[in-house]
Amino acid sequence: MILDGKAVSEKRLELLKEKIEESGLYPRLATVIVGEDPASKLYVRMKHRTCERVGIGSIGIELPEDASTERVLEAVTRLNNDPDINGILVQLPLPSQVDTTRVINAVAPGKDVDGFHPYNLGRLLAGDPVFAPCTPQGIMTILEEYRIPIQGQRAVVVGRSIDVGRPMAALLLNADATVTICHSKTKKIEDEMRGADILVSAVGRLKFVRPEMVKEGATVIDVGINYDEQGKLCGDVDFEAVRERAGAITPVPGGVGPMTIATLMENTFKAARLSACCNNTVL
Ligand SMILES: Nc1nc(=O)c2c([nH]1)NC[C@@H]1CN(c3ccc(C(=O)N[C@@H](CCC(=O)O)C(=O)O)cc3)C=[N+]21
Repeated sequence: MILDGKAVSEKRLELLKEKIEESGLYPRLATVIVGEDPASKLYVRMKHRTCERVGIGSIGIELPEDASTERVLEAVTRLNNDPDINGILVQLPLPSQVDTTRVINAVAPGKDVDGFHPYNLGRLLAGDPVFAPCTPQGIMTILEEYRIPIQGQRAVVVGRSIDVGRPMAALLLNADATVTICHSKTKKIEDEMRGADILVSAVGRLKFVRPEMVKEGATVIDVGINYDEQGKLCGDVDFEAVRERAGAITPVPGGVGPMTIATLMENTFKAARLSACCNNTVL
C-alpha cells in the first residue's frame, strides 16, 4: 500500500480551512529566509501559497546571504514582539556565519510553529508537547490516517537531527512504540533496520534503504530529499525494490513533504488559538 501524503495533506488542509473559518480568527505566519538558496525559496513559496489557501495571513522577511547573527536575531525579536504575528518560521539551513542555535533559541516558544526551540523539544520529550516539529508530526498524522498500529510496535528511526530524527523518536515513544534511533556510528545498522515494524529513514542518501534491510510487511517512511543523476527528486528508499516487501510505504515526492506543510498550517492555527484564548499561559 502506498501512503499518499499528498491526498492526506489535501484532506487535512480542507478540514483546517473550515476550522479557521469557524474560529473567526485570522492566524498569521511570518517566514524568515536568509540568502538565495533556490530550494529554500521554493519551500517558503509553497508555505506562503498554502497559507493563503487555508485562510492564514503570511509575511516573508528576506535577509541577504551575508546577514550577521545579530541581524537575524533582530528580525526574530521584532516578530516576537509583533502581536499580529502568531507563528515564526526561520527557514533552515542558515548560512554558515549565522549561529543557528542562537536564532532558534530566540524564537518565542509560543510562536515556535517549527517546534525547534528547546522549550518545545523539552515538552515533547516530557510527553506533553505543545508544538512538535512539522515533519515528524506530519508522519504521525499519516500513520493515524491509515490506521497503522504504533502501540507496542518496533520503530526504528535512522537519523538523529533536531528537526526530524530526535523528535520522530519522541513522538513514536509517546505513542507507545518501542523505539531505536540509528545513526552513522550504529553497528550492524542493517540488523537494527530489519527488526523494524515501522522504519523511518531521514538520512539524505539516495537508495540508502534496500529491500534486504526491510522486514516483510513493515511500514516504511521516507524522509529523504535527494536528487538522482537526472536531477529528479528522490527519497532515501529504493522505492521500486522496497515497495514489494513493505506493507506500506511513502513515496517521494507526494509522501512526507506535503504532510510537513499541512502540519505547519495546523501549528500556526494552534498558535493563534493559544494567543487568543489564554494569552499563552499554557506555556
Ligand atoms: N525552519 C524550517 N522548517 C521546515 O519545515 C523546513 C526547513 N526549515 N528547511 C527545509 C525543510 C524541507 N521542508 C520541506 C517541506 C515540504 C516539502 C514538499 O512538499 N515536497 C514536495 C515536493 C516539492 C518539490 O517538487 O521539490 C513533495 O515531497 O511532494 C519538502 C520539504 C521543510 N523544511
